[in-house]
This record gives sequence, structure tokens and C-alpha cells, in this order.
Amino acid sequence: MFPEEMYAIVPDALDRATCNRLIDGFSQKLDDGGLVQGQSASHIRRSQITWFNETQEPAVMRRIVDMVADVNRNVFDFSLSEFAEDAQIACYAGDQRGHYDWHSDVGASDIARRRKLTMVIQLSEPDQYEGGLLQLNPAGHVFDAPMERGTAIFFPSFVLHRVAPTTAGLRYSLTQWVHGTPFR
Ligand SMILES: O=C(O)CCC(=O)C(=O)O
Ligand SMILES: [Fe+2]
Repeated sequence: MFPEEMYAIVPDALDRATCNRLIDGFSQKLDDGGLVQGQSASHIRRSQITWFNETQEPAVMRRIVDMVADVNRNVFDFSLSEFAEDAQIACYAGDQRGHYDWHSDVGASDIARRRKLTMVIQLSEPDQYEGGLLQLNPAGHVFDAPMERGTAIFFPSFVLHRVAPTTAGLRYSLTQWVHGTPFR
């Protein structure tokens, strides 16, 4: 796979009203997301997170399912079978220097080793925060993800990525992993 094909961008994946509704609805439910493989590691990640699925957000999940099918057919062609984890909403706060250091989403646990495709949607308007850039490093070059509200960024879950320290305001994101037989 060539680097140019290591990610896909869908502008207007969600409209601004939906982004606002998700932020308003889920910001009350946020919990510490400093947990990495069951260990508190705030030097690696400092953010608050919460989760939802089709029971709470049927229309958003339908949209995500449709986009995943489309992007996978046109760009990745991975063998995908399920969403084994709920969708994650994360908040990175400027006053805490919210961030998530360089990492791959493929981990050692039963579920994390089945992650194949990662989708991140920018829920906040770029002028609502400073820093907080989502960056990918698919092949030795750092690529800055677009910041526009409602934009979805898709990449193979093994690709290194980070959220740079947020220095002001609040950055909200939505992450969905798509699972299948581990890469081999
Ligand atoms: O919030 C983001 O933009 C990325 C989140 C992320 O990388 C993760 O949850 O694994
Ligand atoms: Fe990640």
C-alpha cells in the first residue's frame, strides 16, 4: 500500500448540528481517558472519554456504517466483520494540555488485536481550541489531519498517530474502530 492510500478523508461526515448535539449530550458523561491497557498513563494520554452505540445514536451509527462500507470498498479493501467496540467521544482540554502521544490502535488484548480500520471525526470547530492537532505518520512523514468540524479521517489501525498537546479551549473527537480477522 502506498502512503497516499494510507488514509482517507470524508468532509461533512456529520453536519454541524449533529456535532453540537453529540458534544452537548455526551460532555456530561465524560470520564478519565488516561487508561492505556488498563494502566493509568497520563503522560501518554490525557483526555476525558465516553462511549455510545446504535441504541443511543441510531442515525449517527447508520451514517458511520455507510461511510465505513463506502471508504473500505473504495480505498482500503480490508476484510472487516464488525464493530466490536462502541464509538468513543473524547475531549482534550487546553487547561490540562490534553493529548494522546504517538501510538498504534492495534494492541495486545483480544479486541485491540482485531482493530483494522480507525475512523476519527472532528466534532469541534477549529477556532474552539489551540493545538490538539491529529497527526498521522503512515510512512515516515507526519501528516496533519484536516481540522474542519464534521470531517472524518480514516486510516489503518496500525498506523502511528497522535493528538498533539491542546493548549487552549476544548477539542472533541469521535473515534470508531472497525474489527476483523487480525492482519497477518
Ligand atoms: O481523538 C483523536 O483524534 C484520536 C483518538 C485516538 O487516537 C484513540 O482513541 O485511539
Ligand atoms: Fe488512536
